Amino acid sequence: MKLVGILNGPNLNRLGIREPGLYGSQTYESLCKDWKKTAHTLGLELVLYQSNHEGALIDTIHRWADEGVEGVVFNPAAYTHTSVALRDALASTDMVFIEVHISNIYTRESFRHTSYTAPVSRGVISGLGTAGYTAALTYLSGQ
Ligand SMILES: O=C(O)[C@]1(O)C=C(c2cccc(Sc3ccccc3)c2)[C@@H](O)[C@H](O)C1
Repeated sequence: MKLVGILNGPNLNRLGIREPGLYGSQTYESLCKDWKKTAHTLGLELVLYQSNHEGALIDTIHRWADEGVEGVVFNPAAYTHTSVALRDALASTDMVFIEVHISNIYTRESFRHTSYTAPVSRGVISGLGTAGYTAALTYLSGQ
């Protein structure tokens, strides 16, 4: 069975608590339950991780690559726009990354229009809400 991961960056553990207009009203815990169900339906084995710390996200990318994870649905959140270190971590593995943003980063503040991680990702889904995660899982199940 193909092993895939869903990796979420800073503040995403607080989903559903504030700014439902931007990030939806579902909590991170509820999303994790839905992602597990979707993965099972797609015939995927799923690992999940969320951290507010850049180094912990990098360590997880390294660990998942060593553990045989083949594809990662990755929402780097604010680190999207700042982190060369995360970009280098993605490029250092053979895993396929699908970058997901709940909001449309290109209709927001200009500083959110740049992604350091998109150039080393297979593709980017932005602005489809949390349905973007489901679309990314579906893509990976067909790879
Ligand atoms: O749209 C996204 O998913 C995004 O990756 C997510 C972000 C983000 C930013 C702050 C908080 C959260 S999650 C959240 C939302 C509401 C209340 C608490 C936390 C996500 C942004 O930093 C990014 O620019 C865009």
